[in-house]
Amino acid sequence: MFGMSMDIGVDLGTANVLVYIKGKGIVLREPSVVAIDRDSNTVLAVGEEARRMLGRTPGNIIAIRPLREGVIADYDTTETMLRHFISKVVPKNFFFKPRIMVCIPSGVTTVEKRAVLEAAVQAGAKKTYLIEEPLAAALGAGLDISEPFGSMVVDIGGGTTDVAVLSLGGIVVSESLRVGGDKFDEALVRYVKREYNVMIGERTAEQIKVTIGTALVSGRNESMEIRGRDLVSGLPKTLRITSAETFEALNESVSLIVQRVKTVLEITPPELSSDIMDRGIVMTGGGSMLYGLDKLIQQETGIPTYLAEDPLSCVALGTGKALDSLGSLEDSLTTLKRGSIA
Ligand SMILES: Nc1ncnc2c1ncn2[C@@H]1O[C@H](COP(=O)(O)OP(=O)(O)OP(=O)(O)O)[C@@H](O)[C@H]1O
Repeated sequence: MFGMSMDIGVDLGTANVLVYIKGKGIVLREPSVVAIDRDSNTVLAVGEEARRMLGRTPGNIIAIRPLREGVIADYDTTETMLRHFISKVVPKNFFFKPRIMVCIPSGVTTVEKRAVLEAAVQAGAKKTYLIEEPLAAALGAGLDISEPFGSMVVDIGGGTTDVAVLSLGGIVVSESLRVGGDKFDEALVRYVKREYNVMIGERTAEQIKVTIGTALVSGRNESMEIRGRDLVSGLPKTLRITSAETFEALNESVSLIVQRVKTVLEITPPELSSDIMDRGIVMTGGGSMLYGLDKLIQQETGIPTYLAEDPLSCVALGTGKALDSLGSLEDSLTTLKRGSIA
């Protein structure tokens, strides 16, 4: 058994947590939700089980998403969640402690970074590393970022969108905005409320987005039946919503993302933007799967735009690749070993 080691990559996302183990691939994929009993202050459920409780809890139970908005809104709960997931995949009394590479939403402060690193150490890591989201996303999408050649990645998660230009294993330009899949859902909730006086839940909004939602004014012509609560009568109500309506609802948030991509292109050094013209823009993250978003970005920038092969898994796969190439990436990572932060 000597020489045995374990390398683990964690995508600590605002919507989903994914865990990757070298040699095994992605071994865990669960929503970033924790259910807490407010009376006793104990954790009742984590992940999928907790997600089923979102919006359906009695007064004493709360189901929260600790990383919502791309910041660590609730540090203790984030730590609990991270520990829970890591302990699920690392065998008890594992003699050789794993090295853990964690990807955190961009915009996280130094204090929060330290908290995540410490939580990973407490969960049993020998050494922990933090990698920035665009870097992990690019690696996971299979981009060769080690060469002196520019690539652009647009990573749209639940809470944040990162637009970055990478070259020589590092981030040259990057911008992040607090718009992602969650904002799309919220926009749909607001739309239905405004147009129909009906209140729908977040999960219904997400279903609308995934099933019939569109970022393009034309091209998708579907509709679906949804249920909510009529704000006038207070009773449940069923109504039908169309793709065209989702376009109207989503347009504002979608435009913010397109605008940010343009801004980053404007501040990208010319040699690198010419590389991007050749290679195209790669999109990762679940939010990038919104129908037509790739096409819209292509239309608005004039640059070929592609969805990565498995947008939801890119960041997790990237953390694994980063562990394989620690040597060449060390400068771009934050590490923690025995309580030091670099
Ligand atoms: N087919 C789809 N169409 C549109 N949106 C989708 C689709 N599938 C998933 N999503 C959205 O993707 C988002 C989650 O993406 P992902 O798991 O990449 O985020 P995350 O990495 O947890 O978040 P962040 O990067 O902000 O930390 C959710 O808002 C979800 O609704």
